[in-house]
Amino acid sequence: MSMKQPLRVAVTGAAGNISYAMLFRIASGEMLGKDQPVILQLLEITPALDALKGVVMELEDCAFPLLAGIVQTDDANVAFKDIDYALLVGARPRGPGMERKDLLEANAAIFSAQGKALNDVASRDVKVLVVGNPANTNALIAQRNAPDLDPRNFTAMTRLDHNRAMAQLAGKTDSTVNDVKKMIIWGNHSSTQYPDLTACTVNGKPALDLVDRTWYEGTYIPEVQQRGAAIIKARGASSAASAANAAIAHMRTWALGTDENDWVSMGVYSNGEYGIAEGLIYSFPCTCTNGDWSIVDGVDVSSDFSKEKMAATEQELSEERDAVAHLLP
Ligand SMILES: NC(=O)c1ccc[n+]([C@@H]2O[C@H](COP(=O)([O-])OP(=O)(O)OC[C@H]3O[C@@H](n4cnc5c(N)ncnc54)[C@H](O)[C@@H]3O)[C@@H](O)[C@H]2O)c1
Ligand SMILES: O=C(O)C[C@H](O)C(=O)O
Repeated sequence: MSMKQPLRVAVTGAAGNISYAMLFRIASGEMLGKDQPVILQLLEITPALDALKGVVMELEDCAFPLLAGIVQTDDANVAFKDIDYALLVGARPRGPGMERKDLLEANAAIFSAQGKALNDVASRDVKVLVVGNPANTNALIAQRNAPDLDPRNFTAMTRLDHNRAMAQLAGKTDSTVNDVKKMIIWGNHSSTQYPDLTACTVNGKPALDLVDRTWYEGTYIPEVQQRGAAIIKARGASSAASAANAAIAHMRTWALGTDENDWVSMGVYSNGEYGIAEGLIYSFPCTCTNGDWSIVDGVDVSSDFSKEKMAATEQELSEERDAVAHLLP
């Protein structure tokens, strides 16, 4: 038996699709390690508590050795009490023909209430990942409603975009994702995101020497930007298993560190790095050590192409921020 103290992991929207693909993997140790017990603190809206009960019954029936307890509630102050990790998934998904920012009106209020609850009852070191869309701006709302917590504790998920970008590049170059290093997603988890291959290598060779510029600009970037919409069109529902996988990977990397000579993309609080407006939650290349992230310094963003793409996604994030100004104390 492990001697480690259990860590408390809150998951919101715990009866939803992403959570169904995520909770069992967290409970089996895939997120925080095979020697780390966890207590799951699950939040749902009142009408979904019955469905949540079913999920909890299934979690019990797995008899996971690392699952040290389960809380199920419709009260954020109960769900977030003393938590070390928060995966904020609970929010409406978009349907066909919508942009993620069209969800702002429906979802923004959720994150101001949850930011306040995190501020009041979570561990002061809580690591928060916002998955619910529009993820960057929802993370901003939660962060601004939690004035007693370090803004660095709040992150938004662009790891799914990062993984998509790696897989598409590996396919094009007849390699595997293991050969692809130093991918970057800049900016918003939206169709303005900038999947940037400038620093990226495949088997140690510069990615941009291996692919045609026309394919990069005209096919690759738009396909990565539109992958979420393509999945909604094909599946009739937004990505769930791949989103759950990315959320687990984001938290695992944050907690346990990045691989040597590589980095990941994370939506994090900007302190003005790369000229991005301070206070936005913007996706940057990040390394993680000892449970802390830092933005990679010195990536070449000097081309007009990069400058234009990074500014466009920053502009969209500023507009989203301004649209929810009433929720930003
Ligand atoms: N960042 C990303 O890469 C990414 C990827 C995929 C999906 N998403 C987003 O994740 C969100 C969830 O997707 P899903 O497919 O699981 O949706 P879903 O509708 O299957 O599940 C959402 C769940 O959240 C619950 N919920 C709603 N309001 C809540 C609240 N205030 N507190 C707690 N729970 C609440 C609902 O009852 C529901 O069970 C959507 O906003 C979707 O767009 C983000
Ligand atoms: O595209 C969506 O709305 C869901 C999610 O954000 C995704 O990228 O798959």
